[in-house]
Amino acid sequence: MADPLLQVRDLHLALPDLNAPRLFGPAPQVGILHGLTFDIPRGATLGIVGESGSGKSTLGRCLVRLLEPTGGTILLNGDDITHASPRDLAAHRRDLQMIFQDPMSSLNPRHSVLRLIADPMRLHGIQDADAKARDMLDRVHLGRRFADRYPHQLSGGQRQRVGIARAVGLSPRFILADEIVSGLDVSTQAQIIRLLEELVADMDLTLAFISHDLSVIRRLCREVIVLRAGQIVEAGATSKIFSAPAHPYTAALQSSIALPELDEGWLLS
Ligand SMILES: Nc1ncnc2c1ncn2[C@@H]1O[C@H](COP(=O)(O)OP(=O)(O)OP(=O)(O)O)[C@@H](O)[C@H]1O
Repeated sequence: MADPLLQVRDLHLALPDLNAPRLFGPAPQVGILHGLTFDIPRGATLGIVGESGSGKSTLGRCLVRLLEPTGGTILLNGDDITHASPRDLAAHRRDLQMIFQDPMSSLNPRHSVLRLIADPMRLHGIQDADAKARDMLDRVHLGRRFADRYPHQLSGGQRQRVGIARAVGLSPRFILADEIVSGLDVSTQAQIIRLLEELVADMDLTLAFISHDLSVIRRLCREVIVLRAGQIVEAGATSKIFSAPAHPYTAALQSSIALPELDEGWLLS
């Protein structure tokens, strides 16, 4: 059994039901996640797939503890973070990073690229943040000449590289990547995927990768969980699950998304 970095047991989440008619008192709760159990081994990239509304992003937000589960447990490196208070979570914040789908909305438009990468490092007490941020610009293949640019001067792919540099620059234990290539054209997607593969191999990253794009999941993730209506309907080796899905939902998911296979010819440098 691989050494788990994250252990998720019987995870439940309910949120106030904003659609429910409400006359008096607190809004009734609606269940979103229903008893999820899985591990993310150290150094692995776990794929999370499922149709829109199946709970992928909500699960991701629980994993990085932006949401507090209503039941079950999440262990990070053996520490129970399920109900950790904001104060206790501060000790784990550096270890639980996110890369967002739309880096434009997560990058302060008034900050230079160097500052965008160096500020989180300074916040977490990392010494020589500017020098390390310049190193990260090289690692994500932007190069140091991008240090003084601003987000609006970058392409979507370049902005996503900045988002990756911000997260990876903190050397976190775990990174959640939520639909991070969805807004990009096909060749830029391929470049970002290749970059992630490189960083995962070189820096021993542990990732959860949420995507509706099964070809991307097949490329990046050895293991996958398939969500439907907040439950895991299938989990295991990506190759096995997509070549012989045991659940009709997985088969339907696969056939409803007709995407080209990722192969070397498709990848542009
Ligand atoms: N704050 C909230 N209050 C009530 N319901 C919510 C809230 N956030 C999410 N939901 C509901 O939870 C379900 C799961 O949403 P979630 O965004 O996690 O799905 P998803 O699989 O990531 O979808 P998509 O692929 O479209 O992003 C949806 O039915 C959504 O409407």
